[in-house]
Amino acid sequence: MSYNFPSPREEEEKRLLVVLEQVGKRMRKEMALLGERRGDVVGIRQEFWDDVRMNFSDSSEVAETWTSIVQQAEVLAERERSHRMASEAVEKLTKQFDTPYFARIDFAEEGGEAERIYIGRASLVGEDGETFYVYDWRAPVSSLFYDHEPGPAMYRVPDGRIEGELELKRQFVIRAGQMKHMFDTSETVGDEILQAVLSEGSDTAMKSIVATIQKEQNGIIRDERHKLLVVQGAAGSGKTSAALQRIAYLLYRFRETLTPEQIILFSPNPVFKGYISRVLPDLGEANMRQMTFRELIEARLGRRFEVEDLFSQTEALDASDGAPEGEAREQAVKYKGSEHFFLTTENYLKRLKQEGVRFRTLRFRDKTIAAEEDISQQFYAVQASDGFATRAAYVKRWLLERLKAWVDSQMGEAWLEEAAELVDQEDIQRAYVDVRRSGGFHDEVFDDEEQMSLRLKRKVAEEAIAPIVKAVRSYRFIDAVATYRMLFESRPLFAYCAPDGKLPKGWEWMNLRLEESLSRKRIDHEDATPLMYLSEALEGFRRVEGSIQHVFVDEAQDYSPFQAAFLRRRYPRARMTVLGDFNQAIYVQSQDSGGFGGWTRLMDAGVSSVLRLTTSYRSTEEIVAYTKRILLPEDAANIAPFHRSGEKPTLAVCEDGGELGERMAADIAQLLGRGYGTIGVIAKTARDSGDAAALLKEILAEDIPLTLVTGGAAELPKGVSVLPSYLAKGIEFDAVLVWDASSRRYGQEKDRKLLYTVCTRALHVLHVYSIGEASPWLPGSGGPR
Ligand SMILES: Nc1ncnc2c1ncn2[C@@H]1O[C@H](COP(=O)(O)OP(=O)(O)OP(=O)(O)O)[C@@H](O)[C@H]1O
Repeated sequence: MSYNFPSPREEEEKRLLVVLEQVGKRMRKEMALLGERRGDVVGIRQEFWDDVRMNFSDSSEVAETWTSIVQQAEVLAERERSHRMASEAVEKLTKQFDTPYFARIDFAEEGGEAERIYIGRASLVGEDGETFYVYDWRAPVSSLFYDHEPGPAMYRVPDGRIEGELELKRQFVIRAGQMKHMFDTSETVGDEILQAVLSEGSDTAMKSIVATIQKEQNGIIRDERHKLLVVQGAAGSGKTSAALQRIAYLLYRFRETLTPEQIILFSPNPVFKGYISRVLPDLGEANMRQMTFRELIEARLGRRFEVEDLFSQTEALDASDGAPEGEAREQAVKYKGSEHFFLTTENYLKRLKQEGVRFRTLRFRDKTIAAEEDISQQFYAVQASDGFATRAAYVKRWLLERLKAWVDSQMGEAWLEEAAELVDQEDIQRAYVDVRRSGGFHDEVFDDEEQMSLRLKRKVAEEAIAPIVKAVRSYRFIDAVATYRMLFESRPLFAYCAPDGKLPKGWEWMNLRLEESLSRKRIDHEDATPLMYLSEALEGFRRVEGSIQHVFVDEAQDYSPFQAAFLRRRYPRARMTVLGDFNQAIYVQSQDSGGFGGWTRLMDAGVSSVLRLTTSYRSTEEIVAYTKRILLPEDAANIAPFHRSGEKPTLAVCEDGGELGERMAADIAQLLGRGYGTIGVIAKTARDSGDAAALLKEILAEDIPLTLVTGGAAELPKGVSVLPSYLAKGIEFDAVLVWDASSRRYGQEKDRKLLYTVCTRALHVLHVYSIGEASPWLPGSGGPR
């Protein structure tokens, strides 16, 4: 007699059914709950007013009516909350029904039996509360899957490590509850699945990588030891992916104490912000806070000034390239982003503790309420050791008192009499109610003319100075701009503050430029961060959210050392994860920063760590080989492709713009025909991309979707996107078509990294075009290497 033992595949399929049944059971339960809650919510909403006792006949009835409304509203809110929770649970279970898990490991703890552990996006526990059908990918034990090949293995738990033997590693592709593939792997995370994932077309939004996280990436995701984690990773090596998975991990690991609002991620631009916004919700977590450095600057300085942004600065530098003015500006941009200038500003702040902070005189209709000198005197009357925060708060209180006293002092003034007469009926009514409430009238008779008039006048005066009160409340009496200006007005002062006692080259030019810009109510981008720093420091960083626990900075190579130091000061208690690639340092402000020095120099070596990611997962081997040749050999040394093959990049040298447009349009039509969903036409500047879009629209058939992506866009469209180089940062396309990579546009050494950044956005296809001679940095251009 012979037995037919089930094959491993049959066994797994059987087990899958068991798990799906569990998911189904849970689903039925949650659905019932959801239906009930939905019914409740609709019912309560419909009957809301029926159940509320409406009676306005006297004040006690009004109070009761009020109580009954509040009670009903509370019941409704409670039901809505549980409705929302049930609907979230159903959503999660729907995802689990589609792909309940993606891996299995068999792990035997030392001296014990092997246990089968299935790993998925979320855990699934049986009704008994003890059977773990699926473990969350973030559970400590799941880390075995990402970190080890079969053999001796260990994983960390909060209070130590567990060692044992990893006996099996199996991967599954399950879609719509069906087992599509299954195979055992010996590598840390099997190549086959990764190959398959990477060969897929890209989307307009980033995807999560839970099933194929690589060992190095896992190290970043789960690091808990370092206060500062710096990741230097090649283009497409998964820095952003790792950062987002790390956020999901931290939210899971510290779920009792950490909320998404306590995590902030600095993104390079609004397009990128939209691009990554789906990853966390897909993992069942709410999004962290996201902002661009630009938003920070705008919030602080945008009200009073027109602040140049980084992109405009880049385009201005590009336009004045080669001219003496352009050189001087470039020098200023580099200097004002440097560590030398940061230290100078810090020393200046120390000095400002003794003297020199400038204030804005508070005036109303040409009358002084508080003069700059008086404010200054108050400010410096508080002990220096109390710091700026205490001083600023003290002056704020003092000014608010002063404003109150000023209102009192105006009661007999003619302007107020006149203004009070112009007040409309409604306000008079309100003043009447006010006076009544506060018991101002005698015998409840509307006869106290004087009281009323005083009330009205007070109200008018208070309204008149309301903007000043608001400004005082938000510390706008401190004139950070004038204080900053002083630093460039006095040579001895600057030299005194500079760490080496020296003025930077071009200091006079900087002085004149600053004067000129401020007189036009403009702030150059290079002045924005120092100004913001000074401004926040003088307020004692008091309005900065102290609750932030984790700060993530993506595309960190683009931050000047000054900006890096500023962010550290701004979030002194937060842990930082800083990710970047110095081969993509495309902005003048950070080109001389020497890698990540701006981030690490401020830190104690014991609490910071620099990790490297070298394998590029985004692009095919051919594209990685090509783009590596754009860089200097020493910079390209640490970049390795993942073995995924595709077609060779091409270079088309065209006679003129017309020919370029025609050739590119033909290629676009062909690529769309081949099924590529996202195609990026990347030009150097906004103007170039505007021209490119206009020309391509003329040539391309009308039904081909083409979108010009501009600075304000937050969504990347499907189809063909035309965009300037700096907006392509961090994102990717199935095919990239580089608009005019000629020696005219990318001829200088500083353009090398920009060209590299642009070309590394491609997953499968890269076509480069130039009008006339191609950029010397391109392989095959015949130019210097
Ligand atoms: N472990 C992985 N499994 C599957 N896909 C991955 C993995 N790591 C990275 N990728 C894919 O590689 C591409 C590049 O990843 P990501 O954008 O995170 O890289 P990056 O280092 O931030 O790139 P860049 O510096 O060029 O912006 C993405 O499509 C991402 O999904």
